[in-house]
Amino acid sequence: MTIKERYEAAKESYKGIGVDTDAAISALKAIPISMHCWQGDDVTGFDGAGALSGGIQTTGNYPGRARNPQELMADMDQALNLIPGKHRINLHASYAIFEEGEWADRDKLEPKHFKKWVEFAKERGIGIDFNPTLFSHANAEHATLSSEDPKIRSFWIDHVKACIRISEYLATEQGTPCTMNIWIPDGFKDIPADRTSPRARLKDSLDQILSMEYDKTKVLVAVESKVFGIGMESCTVGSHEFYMNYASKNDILCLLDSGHYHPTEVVSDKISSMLLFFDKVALHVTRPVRWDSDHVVLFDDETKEIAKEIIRGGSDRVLLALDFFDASINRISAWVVGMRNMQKALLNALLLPNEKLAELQNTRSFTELMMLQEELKLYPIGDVWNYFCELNGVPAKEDWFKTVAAYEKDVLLNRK
Ligand SMILES: C[C@H](O)[C@H](O)[C@@H](O)C(=O)CO
Ligand SMILES: [Mn+2]
Repeated sequence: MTIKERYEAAKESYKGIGVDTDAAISALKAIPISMHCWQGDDVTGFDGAGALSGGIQTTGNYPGRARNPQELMADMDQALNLIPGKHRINLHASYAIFEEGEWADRDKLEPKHFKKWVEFAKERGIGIDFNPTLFSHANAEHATLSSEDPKIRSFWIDHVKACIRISEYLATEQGTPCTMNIWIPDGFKDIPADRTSPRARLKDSLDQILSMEYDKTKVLVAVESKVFGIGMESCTVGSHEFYMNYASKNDILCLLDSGHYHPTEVVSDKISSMLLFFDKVALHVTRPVRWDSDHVVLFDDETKEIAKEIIRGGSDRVLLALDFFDASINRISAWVVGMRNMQKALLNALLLPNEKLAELQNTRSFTELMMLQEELKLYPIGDVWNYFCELNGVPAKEDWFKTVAAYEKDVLLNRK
């Protein structure tokens, strides 16, 4: 049977439970995912301001890491060409591209330093999201926006303000809003004596940053919480409580990273609550293993649950991005597996009879609800996914891998 024939058979199965597969694949095509550039080069960046720091870590040393903008863009192209639909790319400020002989420190970055990225995105009809980089820099050795040193704090406040101007430029150039996500590594390795003062300084820094004039329809500022980092095991200044309160009181976005909570906490259970109080919520979908280890997103239960909450809450209210950096495997394969798995999870949610399931819950018909949710797991989503890939001109099943393997042999392994 062809992929189309198998799809037609699957369509009949889903029709039997009131699910329109044509509508599902149309809805999926309309959901952009922001693909993080930093998987391509192990979060190295181009500005040479410092080795990876901030309590995050890549593990592995797989050959072929991108070493410059040309290689990173080529690798991102390879991945994007194997992912169905139109997506976005997510940049960090440390990926500024300078002209020959030019260089600017983080507090002096300008829109022109991202002109080449705008050209790259425009040629592909994709949008760009942005992140200030408050790590991998001498001024981030101890703390950044919560620093007790006013000079350090001022440097990073200026950096984030520069990033708001860059984000506004990106949004203007691309014609879609740019999500600008602030994550800071500030925290304490051991039990702090004063949790309040650093948090009060962080609040003041953010107040200063947000006091600047900028177009709030173009730049969607988000703040990303975390519960610990390597070397910051006892306390992170930007905790979930801090940012959820700050974002709510200052009309900005809260970003939930699925690796940033206690091991038994799940982001899937937070999304509905956030959407009851915020217009939108931003996500970094990753896969924590034992700690915030940023493993490649798999088609696993929590990713499926996150996707269900995105679809049930309204995908237009969720700014969806991925965040992982696995240096132990081919980095293009990591992007493709992670992005396609996020799409599969979204498709899984779109192919559920969600209204029927909710009705069973609301009538406390939990026996039937359990039965149905379990039986649905074996409905032919794969046949719908493969047809979605074919419709969007990318290889179905595992057929994409031979392209990545050839690129690795012809290009990546020659990067000595
Ligand atoms: C590179 C990103 O800014 C980083 O991964 C951040 O989003 C994070 O999740 C840190 O743990
Ligand atoms: Mn993150």
